[in-house]
Amino acid sequence: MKAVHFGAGNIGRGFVGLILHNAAYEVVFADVNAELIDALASSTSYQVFEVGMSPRTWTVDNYRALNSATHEAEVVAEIATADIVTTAVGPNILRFVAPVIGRALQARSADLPPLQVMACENAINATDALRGHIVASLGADAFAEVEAKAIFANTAVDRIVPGQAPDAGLDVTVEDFFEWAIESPPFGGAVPQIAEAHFVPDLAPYIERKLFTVNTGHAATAYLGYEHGVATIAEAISVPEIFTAVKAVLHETRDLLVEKHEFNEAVQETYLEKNLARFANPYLPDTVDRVGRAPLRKLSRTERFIGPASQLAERGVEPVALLEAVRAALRFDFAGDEEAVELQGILATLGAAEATERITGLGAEHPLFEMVRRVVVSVQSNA
Ligand SMILES: NC(=O)c1ccc[n+]([C@@H]2O[C@H](COP(=O)([O-])OP(=O)(O)OC[C@H]3O[C@@H](n4cnc5c(N)ncnc54)[C@H](O)[C@@H]3O)[C@@H](O)[C@H]2O)c1
Ligand SMILES: O=P(O)(O)OC[C@@H](O)[C@@H](O)[C@H](O)[C@H](O)CO
Repeated sequence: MKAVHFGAGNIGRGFVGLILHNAAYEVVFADVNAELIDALASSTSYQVFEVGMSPRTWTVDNYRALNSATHEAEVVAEIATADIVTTAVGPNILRFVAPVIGRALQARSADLPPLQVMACENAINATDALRGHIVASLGADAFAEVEAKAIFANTAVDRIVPGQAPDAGLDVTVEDFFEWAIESPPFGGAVPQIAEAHFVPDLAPYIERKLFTVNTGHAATAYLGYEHGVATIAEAISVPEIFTAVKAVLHETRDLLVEKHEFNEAVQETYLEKNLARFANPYLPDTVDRVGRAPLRKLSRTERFIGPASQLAERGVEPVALLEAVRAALRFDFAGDEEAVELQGILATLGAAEATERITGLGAEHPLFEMVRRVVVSVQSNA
């Protein structure tokens, strides 16, 4: 069995690549980072170090690596004969890998079983977004001709993989927890044999629970920690005021998730407590800069802050703790992050209402809009 995986970065090597390897797939990594691809192509194995209360080490082998910027035709040929294609490149990069998958579908024999396409990104229905980009790149008519050659399944991936030490080489340090939920209906009863993934009939509750608990809490910790002047997530969550603020955020998202998806409240409480403990993992060298990366994406309409806050506001609830986290996010002025620089430019040059609309995608008529606009005003006036 063969899988082509776009994005040989942290989650690519430390999660998707590992799990597919453990499921007996040969993994062909495709990435635009020439140094990384050269290192993978000239190696025969790398190690994944799980750190935490139950540390373990895995060896990943049986892989190849291709530079998708310089060897696109080869990547197309690999996908055309693969069983699975996965991505972990970032939601904003899906549009660039989509044309390659589209061309591979055109090249694929109709006699082969359909290619199983799964985007493993932190975003709601990332595979649907990838599919949309493939349709756009091929055109609707050409896509209709190849549609039967692919199965598109949304997934929710969860494992904290921090940035790696400069001397780590290809090895990856990861936390000792992971979860990969994949929607089952697109496979029509013939789900891929990936023992460490679990297949669910409806992914919506899983992806919202993951994004609005793990990622909302993680990002809130990062932005509050950045404001506090600490470097790592573990340090940030150990500050009592930050812990209290993040827990308050997670209680707001808990209330939404319990009401919307009918999760058991006690089970959700246990889940959020577990995540607070994951953030505190002292063995995981994760930074507030990495977790806070791309603040404009994180503050966008359906993402980890505005997504749950808007749904709470629509239910008549003022999401006080989430708004406090949004305020901290707006203060993320890390010069090493392009989106943080752009965010600060927006705040410096636009009026509060226009900035609120640009940053969050909320319309002025939305019940959350005025609450966020007031936060923007306070940040702009440095209050
Ligand atoms: N790191 C985590 O803890 C974690 C956990 C769950 C999900 N995710 C998600 O996984 C995705 C990747 O995150 P990451 O932390 O591994 O980031 P990363 O920066 O470590 O890896 C991304 C990789 O994508 C490659 N890339 C960029 N453009 C590309 C292109 N056009 N074609 C092929 N490859 C390209 C980069 O060179 C890089 O190697 C994101 O959507 C992230 O939200 C990350
Ligand atoms: O990858 P992002 O930028 O969407 O979010 C940063 C982290 O919160 C994220 O990578 C987590 O570590 C991961 O989602 C845990 O499963």
